[in-house]
Amino acid sequence: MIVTIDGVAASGKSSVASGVARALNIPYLSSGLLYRAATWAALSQRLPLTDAAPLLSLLNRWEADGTPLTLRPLPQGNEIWVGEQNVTDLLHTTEVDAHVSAAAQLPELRAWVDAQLHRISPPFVAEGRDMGTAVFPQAQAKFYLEASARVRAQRRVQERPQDLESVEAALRLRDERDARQSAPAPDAVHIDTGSGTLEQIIAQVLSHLPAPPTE
Ligand SMILES: Nc1ncnc2c1ncn2[C@@H]1O[C@H](COP(=O)(O)OP(=O)(O)O)[C@@H](O)[C@H]1O
Ligand SMILES: Nc1ccn([C@@H]2O[C@H](COP(=O)(O)OP(=O)(O)O)[C@@H](O)[C@H]2O)c(=O)n1
Repeated sequence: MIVTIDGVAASGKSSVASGVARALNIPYLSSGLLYRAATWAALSQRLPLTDAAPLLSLLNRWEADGTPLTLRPLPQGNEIWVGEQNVTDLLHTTEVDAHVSAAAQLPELRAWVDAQLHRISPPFVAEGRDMGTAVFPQAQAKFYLEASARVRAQRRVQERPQDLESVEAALRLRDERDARQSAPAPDAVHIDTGSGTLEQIIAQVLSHLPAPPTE
């Protein structure tokens, strides 16, 4: 079984996906971490984000050298490793936030991310922007999370203390830059995550899924 959870920045995708996956005792995949990791790799090697070739050759070289950039969908949360180095903590920064949408516009990088995701065998929950449309259109259940920019900014500020107005403006800008890949699947269930607590939203998603087989 594949469940997809898509939505814009800070709509609650990772938290809801994690809670749903835990309830179903299956992993969840955070596609955004792969885009963040590719962006971090380009920034750390001072590569341009307007041309995919240098970035893809870096990622392919790391794989050939035996130190691939990989997504580890661990129960305690997704991690990105480059060989034996866990780089996850380097990926949720203002600098990566400011550049990731540019990287995500590169079709060759999208194909690379999709290839990483397609290597993983179901069952899983996959969260991002285009999981239910481009990456796993065959998913058995699809959800699209929404919340107002103000609510989403207030959540981000809880995580990374910053000026609320500038966080909201940055989220709106990223929403615009991500619009092309963020359209909901026609068969996705839309959920306003501003309408309840995280636990209530997780329960709402689970209520749309077939009950797990009894032991
Ligand atoms: N329904 C909710 N009510 C309150 N806080 C929420 C809700 N959903 C998510 N959050 C919180 O909002 C923040 C952003 O959620 P996250 O799952 O990281 O969003 P995304 O993956 O879409 O960027 C996290 O701190 C999370 O705990
Ligand atoms: N399936 C996806 C997931 C992320 N992305 C890109 O990656 C960026 C970071 O995704 P994310 O899910 O980690 O971001 P948040 O919504 O958690 O802030 C997004 O702003 C998009 O530019 C994408 O294009 N397609």
